[in-house]
Amino acid sequence: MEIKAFRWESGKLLLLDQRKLPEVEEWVVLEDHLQTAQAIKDMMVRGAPAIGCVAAYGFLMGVRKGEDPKVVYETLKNTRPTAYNLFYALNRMMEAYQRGEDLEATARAIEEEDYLANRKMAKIGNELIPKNARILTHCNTGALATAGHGTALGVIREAHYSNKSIFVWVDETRPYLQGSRLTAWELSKENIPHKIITDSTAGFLMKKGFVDCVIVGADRITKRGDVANKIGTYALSVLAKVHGIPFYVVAPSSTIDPNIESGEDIPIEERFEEEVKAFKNCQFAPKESPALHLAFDITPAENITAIITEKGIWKPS
Ligand SMILES: CSC[C@@H](O)[C@@H](O)C(=O)COP(=O)(O)O
Repeated sequence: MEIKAFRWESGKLLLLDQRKLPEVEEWVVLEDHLQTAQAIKDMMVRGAPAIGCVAAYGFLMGVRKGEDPKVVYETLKNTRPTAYNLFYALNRMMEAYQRGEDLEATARAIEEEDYLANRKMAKIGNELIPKNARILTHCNTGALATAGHGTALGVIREAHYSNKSIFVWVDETRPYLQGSRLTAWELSKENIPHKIITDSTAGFLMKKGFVDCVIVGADRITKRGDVANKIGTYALSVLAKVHGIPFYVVAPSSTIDPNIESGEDIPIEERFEEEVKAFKNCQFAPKESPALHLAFDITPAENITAIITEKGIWKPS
């Protein structure tokens, strides 16, 4: 069965609690916009397109409860600042409300469009993947991060199921471990050959000739093609450039911010320093040492070989 991060059922939103993966598969029921906003903040659900879809259903539940749509909109908007899909989805819901349109149909359409975009990007992106490719990916861009199938991981799935004998290097993705916890979980479920590496292993593997391409997702893309994505993506793009390895970004057009030209203007989320020093009650750094946790970085368009959206292949560089 296809992996899903969330399900809309009988007027409630069911979320797979991604904080507990891979050990425990636990579904949580959300009944209003406040619970939805908290779930996004706490990263019970994460990944730009999934955040957008879930926020749309959160907006629907809030308005159905009779809350002021402006308050519902603001509450959901002030959860995570970088992923553009959140604002894309909320703006669509607000416009639908103002036009008196069916909010449930709009939220369902946002989910369905994201799923179909992933399916389309997978086919387009697969054309760029050679047989026997050893693909390096960062963070989690799979079914868990979207309405289903995935962006960068969707391309990887497509290449695998078209019998290209691909192999995936999975960056563990410090500090929140979306790579080792979530991407490896998705790949294991479908028996897609992979190995987890520490983020700092990537450069040496490239130097040794063990990486044929890098594929990542995006949280926000500017008009000139600068890309915000999980911290560590910029370093990978520089390494790929130095080693002459193609660097691909896969994201739906709902990740493109039409108001921003340069990556310098993308707000970068700074998360709790505790997330750098500890994981699941295991403290591995001195409590008194300060830490910096930037959740995202910016990869300039110049470092990107191609951006794949559902509309086609864009070469910003
Ligand atoms: C299809 S998901 C693309 C991005 O959202 C993904 O690469 C990423 O950076 C997710 O960050 P997260 O902090 O886990 O929400």
